[in-house]
Amino acid sequence: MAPQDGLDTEPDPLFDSVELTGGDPIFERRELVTIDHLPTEDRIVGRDDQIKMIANEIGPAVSGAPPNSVMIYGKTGSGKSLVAKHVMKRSEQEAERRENDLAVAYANCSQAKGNADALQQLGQQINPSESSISFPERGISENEYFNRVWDVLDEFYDAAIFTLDEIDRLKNDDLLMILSRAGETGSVETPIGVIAISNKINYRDQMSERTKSSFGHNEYIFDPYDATQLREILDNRKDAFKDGKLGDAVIPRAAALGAKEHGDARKAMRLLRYAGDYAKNNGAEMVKEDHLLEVRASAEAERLRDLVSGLPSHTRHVLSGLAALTRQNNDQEWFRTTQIIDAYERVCEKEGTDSLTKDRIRQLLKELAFLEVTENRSNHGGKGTGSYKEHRLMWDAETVSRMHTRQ
Ligand SMILES: Nc1ncnc2c1ncn2[C@@H]1O[C@H](COP(=O)(O)OP(=O)(O)OP(=O)(O)O)[C@@H](O)[C@H]1O
Repeated sequence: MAPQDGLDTEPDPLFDSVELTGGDPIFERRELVTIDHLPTEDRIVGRDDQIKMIANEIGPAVSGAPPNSVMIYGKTGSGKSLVAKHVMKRSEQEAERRENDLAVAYANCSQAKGNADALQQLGQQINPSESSISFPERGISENEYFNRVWDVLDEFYDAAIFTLDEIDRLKNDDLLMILSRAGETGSVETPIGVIAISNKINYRDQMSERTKSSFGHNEYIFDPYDATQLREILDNRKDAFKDGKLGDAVIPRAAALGAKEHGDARKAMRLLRYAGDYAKNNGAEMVKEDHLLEVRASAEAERLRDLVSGLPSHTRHVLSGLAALTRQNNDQEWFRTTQIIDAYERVCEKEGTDSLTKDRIRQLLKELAFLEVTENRSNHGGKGTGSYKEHRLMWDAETVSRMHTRQ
């Protein structure tokens, strides 16, 4: 047969990493180390207390009673989304067991274009197939989305839990306020609990008094993980790899790298997956500690890309300008706003795009500082010099360049 004959000829090195069976030479279940994978309870490490606390707040919803809304703060990769999704999933199962109809939905506000878009996502998720109500992607007002969400809730559900992730990415807290106070205002009869998540503890300062009061004292702060916890998290996903394909030193090292500075489980997980991919793509027998060092820069760039995703594309140009300034001036870290605007305009010229106004760039710099990608300070100058603002990158300039060029 022709395909058999084909095996007698020289193998094409292009497909060296594909085994004859079509299987993966390194990974057994690669999905276990992907970021979006929702691990089962036995793989969740060190967040039992937080899971219990969130469940206590929103718990009444499983019996159709009014739940409390909660706010979760914590740095990126500290397990906030994981805990919220896990509690939602278990609430849904328990409500079903108690024969109550519980609506659960999740929206990541960093990927939503605004309040209406986030609402559309929530509406779409809870809308049962037998419903005559629709949630088109565009063409209806924010108000109309609210009305349709209320209609679906009142027609089909006993209670609802909505998770709004990265809530600080929305321009205002209207969505949070309306959803968390809907019962009080009489907009809807079905009780709603909101789990709001933010990377920014100072987001509280941006919330209106009314929103703050509907979250009462239900605020939880998730601390970053230490190296031991990260190691345990990764150890629990070891079976992502085939037997004997993961070197003993890889997990401890990935945990140590993840714990350094950030305590970020996402970063540690990404390092492990990238190292596996690197080993596979380079025909290595197994994943080794050295492979982590090869992929470290890409993992960092990816983390930064995550942080700035959802911000206007010119944010990248501003960052790129600041990175270029930092690289060109070896000893210098701080740059005045006017210097950054000049550098940004040079980037725009190179990219062949029109530059934004100076005021807009000042705004983008504020957003970057809010995300802790940059920091700023006011300088009061000397006699005869007015005060001015200076900014510095909190990330390595090389990482920023990598992100910008998508290497
Ligand atoms: N305690 C944990 N046990 C097991 N896996 C974890 C734990 N915490 C986080 N992870 C894993 O790390 C990754 C990042 O976690 P998660 O998305 O929950 O972080 P986050 O705090 O919501 O971050 P961000 O603010 O960036 O969204 C996920 O893949 C998650 O499965």
